[in-house]
This record gives sequence, C-alpha cells and structure tokens, in this order.
Amino acid sequence: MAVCTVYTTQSLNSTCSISTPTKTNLGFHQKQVVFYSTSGKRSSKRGGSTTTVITCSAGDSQTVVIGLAADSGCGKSTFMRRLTSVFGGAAEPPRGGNPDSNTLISDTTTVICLDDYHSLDRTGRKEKGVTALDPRANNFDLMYEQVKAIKDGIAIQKPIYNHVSGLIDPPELIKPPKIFVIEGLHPMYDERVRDLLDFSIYLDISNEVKFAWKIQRDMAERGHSLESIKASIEARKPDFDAYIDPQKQYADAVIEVLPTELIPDDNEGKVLRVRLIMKEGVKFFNPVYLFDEGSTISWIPCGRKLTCSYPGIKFSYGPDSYFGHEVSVLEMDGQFDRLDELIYVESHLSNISTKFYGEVTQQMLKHSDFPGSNNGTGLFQTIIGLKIRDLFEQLVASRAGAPVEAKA
Ligand SMILES: Nc1ncnc2c1ncn2[C@@H]1O[C@H](COP(=O)(O)OP(=O)(O)OP(=O)(O)O)[C@@H](O)[C@H]1O
Ligand SMILES: O=C(CO)[C@H](O)[C@H](O)COP(=O)(O)O
Repeated sequence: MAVCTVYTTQSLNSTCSISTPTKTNLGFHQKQVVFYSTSGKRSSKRGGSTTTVITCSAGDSQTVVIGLAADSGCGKSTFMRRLTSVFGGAAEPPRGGNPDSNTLISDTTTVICLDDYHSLDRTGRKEKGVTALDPRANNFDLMYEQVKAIKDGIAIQKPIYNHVSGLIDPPELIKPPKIFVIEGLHPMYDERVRDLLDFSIYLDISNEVKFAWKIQRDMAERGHSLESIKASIEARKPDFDAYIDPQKQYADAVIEVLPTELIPDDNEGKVLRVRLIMKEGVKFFNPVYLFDEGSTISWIPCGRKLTCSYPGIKFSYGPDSYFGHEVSVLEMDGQFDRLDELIYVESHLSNISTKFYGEVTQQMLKHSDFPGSNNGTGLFQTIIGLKIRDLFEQLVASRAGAPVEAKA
C-alpha cells in the first residue's frame, strides 16, 4: 500500500482511509491517507467545495483478480479452501457481519460468491419463470462496476444473496485484498468482467459425475429424494448449457472431471478421470508438464514406488487444442491408495510452482479429508492453487518493476 497526502476542505471520499489528521499552514486539513488506488490525479466536487486528492504511484497496491466458474455443487468451495490454504491462514466470513454472508476472507485472499449479484430473489425468479443461471436474474452492470472498483483499489458495498431466506440482504463492505476471487456461475459470462480477470478457471464436471456428487451431498447429507435431485438437474440443464458451460472456452485452466476409463462401463462415478487443460501463452502461467515438455506421454506409475489397488492409476500428458486454443493437457485416471506416496508422482511433474520439494504432497496430506484428495481433482486443484500463488507473486513483482523468475 502506498501512503499519500490529501488536501481537502471537507471529509474524504470513500476511496481513502484516514489516519493522523493535521492542520497545515494553508488552512486546509492535511491528512495522511492509505490510498488503495492507482496513480493519477482525482478531483471530486461535493456540496459546492472541491476535494483534490494528490495521488500516489501505483506501487504494489493493485489487487489480482481470479475467476472461478462452475455449476452449483461442483466443488468450488472445496477448491477455494485448497487455494486459501496455499497462502496460509484460515478463511472466515466477515467478522461481525451477516451470518449468512457468502464471503470468505483470509490475510491474502477475499473470495466472493457471484450469487450475491442475483438481481431477482427466489420469489422474483419464480414469478418471472427464470432460473438463477439466466443472465436476466443477475446484475452484470453492478458486478462489473464492483470488480473494477476492487481492482482499482476501491472498497465496495456488495449485496448479499441470502441462500437461507432466498432474499437479497443489505450490502456488506468489501475492501480490496491482495487476491480477489470471484467464484460462481458467471465470472466469465460478461465480457467486461472477463477482461478484468488476471486468471480464470472453469470446473467442468461431467453430467454423470455431477449427478453422483449431488446424490452424495443432497441425498445423504440434506435428505433430498433421488427424484427431486434428478428433477433439479434436468430443470437447470438448458440454462446451464446456454449460459454456464460456454464460459469454459475463456478459461486459462479447466479441470475436467469424467468417469474412469479404467473400469469398463463404470457407472458408480467413484473412480474419476480428471484432465487439467492449461492454455498456452497466458502471461505468468507456465503449464505443468510430465517428464518432457511438449511430448505426448502415457505413464502408469504403479509398481515398486506407488501402491495401486484395482483399477490402478494412469497419467497422460501432451499438447492439444481446446476451442481453437493451443493447450497442454495433464490427465490422471484412477485414485491413490496412499497419499504419502504422492511424492513419487510429484517428483516427475515440472512447472508446479512449489517453493520446496514435496509441497504438493504436503498440501494434499494436510487436507486429506477434503473431497477428491485421493484423485486428480484434489491434485490438480492443489497445483492450480500453487500456480495462482506464483502468478500473483510475478504480477506484483512486475507491477513494482522488478522482474522475477517463474518457479520451477
Ligand atoms: N473432488 C470431489 N470429489 C468427490 N466429491 C466432491 C468433490 N468436490 C465436491 N464434491 C462433492 O460435491 C459437494 C459440493 O462441493 P462444494 O461445496 O465444494 O461445491 P460448490 O460448487 O461450492 O457447491 P455450492 O455452489 O452448491 O455451494 C461436496 O459436498 C461433495 O459431496
Ligand atoms: O445455482 C445456484 C448457485 O449457487 C443457486 O441455485 C442460486 O444461487 C439460487 O440459490 P437458492 O437455490 O438458494 O435460491
């Protein structure tokens, strides 16, 4: 954060937080402020008097914005818990705020849920016959203005969509963090919002797997019937196909989750084939590779160093094309028996942006109770978390004018 001086005849505007006001010999109130904004000169006129803010240089104050898109119940919260853990410290709802807030704040990150930009509440959607996935049920103008404000270092008053009551609650104050994650149904839908993202991820869960996860959560944990789960998935599908799924073409990284190919005609959905699709040419993001960058590799690591029970584990890696973009794809089919042995796999991966040998394995062991920890969903979410940390560090360094090397 940079410190600058403000000369004003009245109270400061909301972009500044104030400390130690003093009286200058000009007769103005001189205030030292922590200014969250970028360079330039701002003037605003209020109540007839002019407030002139002499701003500071950009420094390292600009927020890095990450977008995470997925349908509901597809692992966004789990991913966010893995991501915030990479930065250390626990993520919590805003202290003393609305108990039904969807926001999670840690030292470095603030994660907001884009459900908060629903413009129609539950009753409004019912009356108009639209789902929450329909853009008409969401306020993209406000989403854009507020994400832009945060990126520019300006605090916002963000609405809250209350999932308990189905109503839109009074807003909560969100201050610009170092890393601002916008997760939800539509982070890449609106071009203006999309252009603000420094990095974007799409969690692409196939219908079969989505169904299995929904049954596990909504039937086992929330007491819903099988029929009602099927009906809710079917009701959302046309809007999901029209408005949510197409966003994956814009993502810098896609985690695709499919049924295994190791068990013929598997319909249990327990063993997963997970593909990490990484766009080439994204600034500050070097795709992960297995053994040899750019080659096509198929690897079965089971044997002396990795314990595998049926149906085993198969990794693949290679270049591909995705919606006309050049990508690298890393795939893992199967699941780990012993998570501590993951170090063997980790040691064969490159460009994983770890700060020390074994960091991926350490993170996975730390959260072994999270869903997906024994398969490619947990592994790739963890790796993307580390890549985001690396991207953040490179971006900050580049803004401060000091180039840094990407981590190996
Ligand atoms: N990698 C995974 N492997 C197995 N099950 C998973 C995985 N990720 C998520 N799930 C299942 O999906 C459920 C929802 O996960 P999570 O809460 O992370 O999703 P979400 O997208 O944040 O959901 P919502 O938007 O509804 O809050 C979990 O309770 C779990 O049952
Ligand atoms: O797709 C969703 C994203 O989480 C929800 O269904 C949407 O936000 C509406 O929420 P609710 O069902 O609680 O009214």
